[in-house]
Amino acid sequence: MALRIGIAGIAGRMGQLLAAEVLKTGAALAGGTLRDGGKAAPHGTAVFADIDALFAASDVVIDFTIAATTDAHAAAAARAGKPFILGTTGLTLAQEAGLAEAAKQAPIVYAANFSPGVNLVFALAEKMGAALSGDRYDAEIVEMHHRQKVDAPSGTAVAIGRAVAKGRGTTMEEAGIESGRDGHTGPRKTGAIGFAALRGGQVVGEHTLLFASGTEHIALTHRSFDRAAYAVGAVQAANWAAGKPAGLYDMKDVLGMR
Ligand SMILES: NC(=O)C1=CN([C@@H]2O[C@H](COP(=O)(O)OP(=O)(O)OC[C@H]3O[C@@H](n4cnc5c(N)ncnc54)[C@H](OP(=O)(O)O)[C@@H]3O)[C@@H](O)[C@H]2O)C=CC1
Ligand SMILES: O=C(O)C1=N[C@H](C(=O)O)C[C@H](O)C1
Repeated sequence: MALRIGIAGIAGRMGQLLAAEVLKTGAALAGGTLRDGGKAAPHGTAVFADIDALFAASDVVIDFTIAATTDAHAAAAARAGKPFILGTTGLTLAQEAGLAEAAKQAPIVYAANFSPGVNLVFALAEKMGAALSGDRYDAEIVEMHHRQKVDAPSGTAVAIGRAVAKGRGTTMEEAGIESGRDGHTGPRKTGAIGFAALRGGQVVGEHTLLFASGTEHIALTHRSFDRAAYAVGAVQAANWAAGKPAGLYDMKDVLGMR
C-alpha cells in the first residue's frame, strides 16, 4: 500500500507544493489541516479538523507552518508514534528542546532547509569555521527572503551559524551572536557570529556566509530559485522516516551525509 502522507498547513506556499510533490512521487495524499479552515485545500484533498485527526489518517505528517504550532504538532506526533517531518523555522531553544523530548516517542526529521545544496553549505560552513579561527576571521551571515517571511534571521542562517560555531569547537551562544545591528553597538565582539536579514520582493531564499579578516574576504553563497527543492527534500525525508525508530534526525541523515 502506498505511504499516506499528510500535510499540516496544506494551503500555504510550501503546503501546496508539498501536496503536489506527494502526488508526483506516487505516495498517497492523506489530506491536510488549514488554519481556521480559511482556504480551500489544493487537489480537492480531505481537510482535517485538527492535527490528531491528520495523524490518524496518515503514516507520516509534514509540517511547514508557523512556530506557534510546533509544540502542539510535535506532541501529536509523540502521541501517534508516527514520523513527523518539520520544516517550520523560527523555533525558540525551548521549542527545540520540546522537539527532542517528543522525538523519544516518534521519528522526527527537523531541518531548517531541505534542499541538498544548502545541506552541503552546512557541511562546508563547519569546515570553514574549523579552518578560519574566530580571532582572525569575523563570520557574518547575510540572508534575503521574500516580503511575506515572518521570522528573522532565517532558520537556514541560524543553522549556518551553528555549523561555523561547531567547526570552531563551540556553540553560537558561547561564541556570541550579533544580530540586526542598529545604533551605537560598540565594536564587534571577537569570535561572535553576525547576522543580517534583508526582506523584499519574492526572493525564494539567498544566504551568504562571509569570513572577513584584516587582509582577505572569503564568501560562500547559495541561491534558491524554486521552492520545489524544499518540497522534494521533505517528501524524500517522509519516505526515509517511515519505519525508522523514534529519534531526532535531520536532512544530513536522510542524504547520508553523516
Ligand atoms: N525547512 C525548509 O526547507 C523550508 C522552511 N520553510 C518554512 O516553512 C514555514 C512556512 O513557509 P511558507 O509556506 O512560505 O508560509 P505560508 O505562510 O505560505 O504557509 C504557512 C501555512 O500554515 C498555515 N497555518 C498557520 N497556522 C496553522 C495551524 N494552526 N494549523 C494549520 N495550518 C496553519 C497558514 O495558514 P494561513 O494562510 O491561514 O495563515 C499557511 O497556509 C516557514 O516557517 C518557513 O520559514 C519554508 C521553505 C523551506
Ligand atoms: O520562509 C522561507 O521562505 C524559507 N524559510 C527557510 C528558512 O527560514 O531558512 C528556508 C528557506 O530559506 C526559505
